[in-house]
Amino acid sequence: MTGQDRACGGGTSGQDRARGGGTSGQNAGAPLRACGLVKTFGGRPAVRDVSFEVGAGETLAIVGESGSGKSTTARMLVGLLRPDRGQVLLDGDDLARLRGRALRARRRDLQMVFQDPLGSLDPAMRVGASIAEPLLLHTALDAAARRDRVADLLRRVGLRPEHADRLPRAFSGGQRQRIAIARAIACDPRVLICDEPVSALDVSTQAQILGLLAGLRETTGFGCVFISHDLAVVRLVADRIGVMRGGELVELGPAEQIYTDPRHEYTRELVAAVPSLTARRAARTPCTNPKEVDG
Ligand SMILES: Nc1ncnc2c1ncn2[C@@H]1O[C@H](COP(=O)(O)OP(=O)(O)OP(=O)(O)O)[C@@H](O)[C@H]1O
Repeated sequence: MTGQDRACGGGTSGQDRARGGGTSGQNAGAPLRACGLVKTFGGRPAVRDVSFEVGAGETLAIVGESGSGKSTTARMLVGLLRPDRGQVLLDGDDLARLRGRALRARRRDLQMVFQDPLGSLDPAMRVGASIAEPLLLHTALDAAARRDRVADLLRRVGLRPEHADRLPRAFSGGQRQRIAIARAIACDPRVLICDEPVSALDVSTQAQILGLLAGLRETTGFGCVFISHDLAVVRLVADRIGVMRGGELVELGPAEQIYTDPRHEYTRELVAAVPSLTARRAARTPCTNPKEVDG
């Protein structure tokens, strides 16, 4: 599937329509737009002409099997990888064209949560200092104000202010992910990119972290790109779902439609592979609230 969606300057190919109306104007003023992103590694395409937008307070989930290009897309969104072609627009600003202070200011608005919080937290740094780092970089808060803000962030992610003095190794995997989330939201980003944020956690901890992200999104209004290989996980958080295969976004639509009426053959295969979803479809019980937890 090729082309741009209309968020990227005029709807040049009808990709929206081909995907079943996935970006049908519901996100007017969307803070984040990915426009025709392309990335090739050693001559092998990893991401082929991927376009989507994410509205304020909206969660767009991107699902697909291993190697389908999800993480490469995420890394282009936050500037860890430069696209071969295409643009990432944040409130209309093309991030590739910004430099220096202007770029740093926009980067503050686009934060990432990774699968492995140990990889994103410095093991030798107390968690309070880790959470305060972006505040030091991007705000003029003095030391006392930063301490207050860190205490508030720890509370907001379900931890206690006194946890600021501990090292990451003193925490469980779920708690470490809470710390990584606190750091990511420290400067009130416009958009949070979450790359498999619960894949390394057990099922009950997964549900807690998903609930935390949903609650934070509601109170702060950030848009969220939630990347996962697991349609059952995505069900708990997604407003819309994009399905990637072989570097292409083969389908993009409202979560309810993806689960109850998938249009692309590959999406149908993915949905069929999740037993609880298949049972719901067989029972002809439409999923009226895709964020509702099954069972
Ligand atoms: N730095 C890199 N150098 C070379 N090839 C890469 C690099 N990063 C990704 N790839 C390749 O690009 C393709 C897409 O990888 P990507 O990690 O984006 O997929 P994914 O859907 O996130 O899969 P997974 O869930 O396994 O991470 C794969 O074929 C992968 O091997």
